[in-house]
Amino acid sequence: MKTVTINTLRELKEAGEKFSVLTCYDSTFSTRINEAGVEVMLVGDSLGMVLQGHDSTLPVTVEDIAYHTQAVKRGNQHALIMADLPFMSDSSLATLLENSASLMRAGAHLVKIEGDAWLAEGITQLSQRGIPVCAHLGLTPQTVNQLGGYKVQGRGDAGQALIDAAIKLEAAGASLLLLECVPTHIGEAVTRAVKCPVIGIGAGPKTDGQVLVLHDMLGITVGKTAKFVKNFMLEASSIPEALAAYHKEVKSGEFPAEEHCFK
Ligand SMILES: Nc1nc(=O)c2c([nH]1)NC[C@@H]1CN(c3ccc(C(=O)N[C@@H](CCC(=O)O)C(=O)O)cc3)CN21
Ligand SMILES: CC(C)C(=O)C(=O)O
Ligand SMILES: [Mg+2]
Repeated sequence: MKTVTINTLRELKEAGEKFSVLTCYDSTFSTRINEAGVEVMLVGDSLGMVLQGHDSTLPVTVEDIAYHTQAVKRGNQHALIMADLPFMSDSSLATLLENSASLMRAGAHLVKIEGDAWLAEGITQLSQRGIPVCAHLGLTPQTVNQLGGYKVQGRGDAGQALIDAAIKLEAAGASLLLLECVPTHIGEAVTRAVKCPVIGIGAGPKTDGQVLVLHDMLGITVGKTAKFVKNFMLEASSIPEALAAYHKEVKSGEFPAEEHCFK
């Protein structure tokens, strides 16, 4: 298989083809996720919840993400590795640049940052220095204390604001966008409004790519999972089979189905 780059994802979008993304935190899963054909691995700050047992992603540090990115890099063959910038790792522009550099040194090919239109300056600075950026919009778990819970975003007037922010961040230099927990029609509108690939989680079937947290799609997450989750182990007889089924269902458009989406 050819090495996946951001250009690969752009070409897939232009060709109207879907791509799959999974979170990954270690070397063994990195290799197995590669074998399943998944294009992108996200070293997500969700590791604070599924690996460390915290009740939010806020305690995660840049060092935590760098450690897991190094492990994922060792198991990687051809996938694109994206690393999350954790809570407050962008407390100043200089801090953002230094922390992003640490994640790139650890083996990431690009960084993901949560926010809104105000991210524009940081995204421009990073992309000018050769660090591609994915802007994470919609439900941004690092702001859960302000949002009052993990709730659907972008309903009503907030929908147009999301579309405007997406256009602004692409113009600022964002290479990818990630939309979390928004109504299907907003997922579709944002995906059409920008040239860069859009990854969705609970953003409907029209985004260019789909992402899930590994533990969620393997059905082992402790506690209640979100509506957008599908347990791929229910019809698989091994973990590699479940990973392959996820990739296949994203590519074919079978996942996400209506039951995984918000109106
Ligand atoms: N295991 C895991 N999976 C994730 O997808 C995930 C994490 N952890 N940790 C960080 C964030 C938190 N996320 C979440 C968590 C819960 C919902 C959730 O239950 N949402 C409600 C929406 C209710 C509404 O407003 O209608 C749902 O029913 O899906 C969504 C995203 C996504 N991320
Ligand atoms: C849920 C995904 C998009 C994420 O940011 C993470 O795993 O941290
Ligand atoms: Mg995250």
